[in-house]
Amino acid sequence: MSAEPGDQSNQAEKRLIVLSGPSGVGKSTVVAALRREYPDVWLSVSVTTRAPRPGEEDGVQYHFVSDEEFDELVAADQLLEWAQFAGNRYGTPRAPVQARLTAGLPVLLEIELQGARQIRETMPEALHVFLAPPSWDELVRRLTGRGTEAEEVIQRRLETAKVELAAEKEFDTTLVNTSVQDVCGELLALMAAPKV
Ligand SMILES: Nc1ncnc2c1ncn2[C@@H]1O[C@H](COP(=O)(O)OP(=O)(O)OP(=O)(O)O)[C@@H](O)[C@H]1O
Ligand SMILES: Nc1nc2c(ncn2[C@@H]2O[C@H](COP(=O)(O)O)[C@@H](O)[C@H]2O)c(=O)[nH]1
Repeated sequence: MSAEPGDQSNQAEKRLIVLSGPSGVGKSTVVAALRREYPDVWLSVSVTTRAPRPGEEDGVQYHFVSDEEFDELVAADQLLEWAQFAGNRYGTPRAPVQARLTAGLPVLLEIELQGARQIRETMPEALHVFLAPPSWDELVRRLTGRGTEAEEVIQRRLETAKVELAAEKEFDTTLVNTSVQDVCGELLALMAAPKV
């Protein structure tokens, strides 16, 4: 079915940007830097069963929910996508994303690989951006240096990182996070440009 003049549904889908990449590569850092400079960039706030890290606030970095609450969101079909990652569950609340897209406003999702794959299936017009580390050793340094996970969790995330790095070719484009400032500029340019 082709879109009618004035129908923004097709255009709106093109405004959906999915940012993915291995744990510790710098996704949150890049998005935070981008939003400091451009506060209008809207990032979906995910739900998670993970415990908050020191300094994280409910409703800001995540909506922190119990396993039972997460089950209820899944059962009620309120998540656009969701996945199990390193022992916790994460999902994108459907309603706020759909409201933004229907209004023709851009949406940024920062999610892991399984969720990105679900979005590719359900919303094929989304632009998928892979954030890659400059090297494996630098990824390990960043994830370890962040100091937020126990050694066992770091190892689990690094095992998953190998799978995620192997999936880079599934993405529309790759940005290498050597400099946060450079990647912000590149991401901003991608967000402004229609997908071709
Ligand atoms: N370009 C960069 N150069 C050096 N350090 C960086 C760079 N980008 C991010 N970092 C650092 O790497 C660490 C991991 O960054 P961040 O938490 O943003 O990763 P992430 O991809 O969001 O991880 P996760 O998927 O686990 O949430 C942080 O300590 C951050 O300060
Ligand atoms: N599939 C989804 N993945 C998500 C979502 N929100 C965040 N994430 C990703 O989970 C991992 C771990 O995050 P952390 O905050 O515990 O380090 C990371 O790759 C995030 O991008 C989501 O809604 N769906």
